[in-house]
Amino acid sequence: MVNYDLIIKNGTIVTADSIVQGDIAIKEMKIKEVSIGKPIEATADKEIDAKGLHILPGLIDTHVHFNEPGRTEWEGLETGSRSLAAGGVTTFFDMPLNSTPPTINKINLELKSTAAAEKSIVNPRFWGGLVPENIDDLKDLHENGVIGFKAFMSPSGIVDFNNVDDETIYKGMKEIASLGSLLAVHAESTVICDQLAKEKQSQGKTTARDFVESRPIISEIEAVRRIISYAEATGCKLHIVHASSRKVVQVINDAKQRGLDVTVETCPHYLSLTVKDLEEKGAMAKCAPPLRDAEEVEDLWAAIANGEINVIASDHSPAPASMKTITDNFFEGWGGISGAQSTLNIMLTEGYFKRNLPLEKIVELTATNPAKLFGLSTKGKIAVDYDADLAIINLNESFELKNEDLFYRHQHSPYVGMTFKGKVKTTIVGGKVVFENGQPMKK
Ligand SMILES: NC(=O)N[C@H]1NC(=O)NC1=O
Ligand SMILES: [Zn+2]
Ligand SMILES: [Zn+2]
Repeated sequence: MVNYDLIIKNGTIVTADSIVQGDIAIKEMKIKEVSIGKPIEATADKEIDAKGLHILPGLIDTHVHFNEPGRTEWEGLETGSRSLAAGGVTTFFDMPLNSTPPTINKINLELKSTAAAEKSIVNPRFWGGLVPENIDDLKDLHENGVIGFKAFMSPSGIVDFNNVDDETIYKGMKEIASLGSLLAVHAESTVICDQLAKEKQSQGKTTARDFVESRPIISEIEAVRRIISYAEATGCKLHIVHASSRKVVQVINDAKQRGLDVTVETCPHYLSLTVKDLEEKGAMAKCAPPLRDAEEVEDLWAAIANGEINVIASDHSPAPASMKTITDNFFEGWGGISGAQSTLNIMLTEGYFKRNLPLEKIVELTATNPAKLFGLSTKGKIAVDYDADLAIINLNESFELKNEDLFYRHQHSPYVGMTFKGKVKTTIVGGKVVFENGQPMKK
């Protein structure tokens, strides 16, 4: 009889379309058996009793900035991946910017993938960048396995990662379409944001609210409409990252309805924090697009319930505390939220418990859809022959998030002090336990 590497017994297995009681058997990094209603009798090197616990496909965070190589004083693949493991995340897609060099050619991609192979305790994948200087590198990047390409329509805040002009968008999207890849876009209007920021600051208006008003929802809408036009002109598959409002989602929905291949992400911070939090927490909660008002938060949850959002990702964009200190000018200081460890906590507490969002839907948005959209054909599901990437959680356990619970390089987050219901107990990557008893493994 077969001897498994691991059997997880008596758990409540959650997938995008069902919740059932059962056992899961794992061998050679894969799920080999899922038995509903009847225990798996085989032997195994290790057993986990998941009685009273829920087992989810490990989350796939399609949007993190881990800043390695080159800016590891902000984060890094070791600390970043350990914090993901603590949050039930088993795969991440690292963005091409905030590392130095940025992932805009094959050599730079190799630097990053070598570092990840050495340091990450969860599965790494990489976005390539689209910048005005690298149209000729896109093919190489694609052939070397990038998930897709990422461009900024407004300044990225990073000097070696330029935002795209319309000509680059057009040429880049044509090339990406011909490669059969896709473009992910940070969509804010440079003109609108720059003009408003200048106006505000020249009038001495530099509060958190002024910052938010300088990056209005219409700026996202304008950029999204424009990039959709280019998608229509070039046939390029498009993914809009971090939509902060349902009004933005609506524009994408209209394009979907016209038959365009376009998808949309939103992030936990747009689902749990507001401008009021930004005023209270200061730069810790600063990001772009900025946090919105409470009605926008509720509208986004409605959009999720209505199937209008494809993916939830963290946009973990960390920085040292020194870059997050509050000055009297809110326009200064790093825009980016440290949040990758808390995605599931927010979806459970704010979604499942507070707004009756089904667990199946959370799995769909954080694992099944990301796997489907980005071609990870063996991930995002708990089924035979799928990769054994799992998160085991206790829905009955509550905790208040403390700085010392975070495994980031810099132990801060706007979510510190929040009380979450639902706690990650064990995270498994390729059949191997990478987080248990409150500790991620060391590589
Ligand atoms: N460069 C970078 O990480 N920017 C991110 N930060 C943020 O708040 N929005 C972003 O796009
Ligand atoms: Zn962005
Ligand atoms: Zn980002």
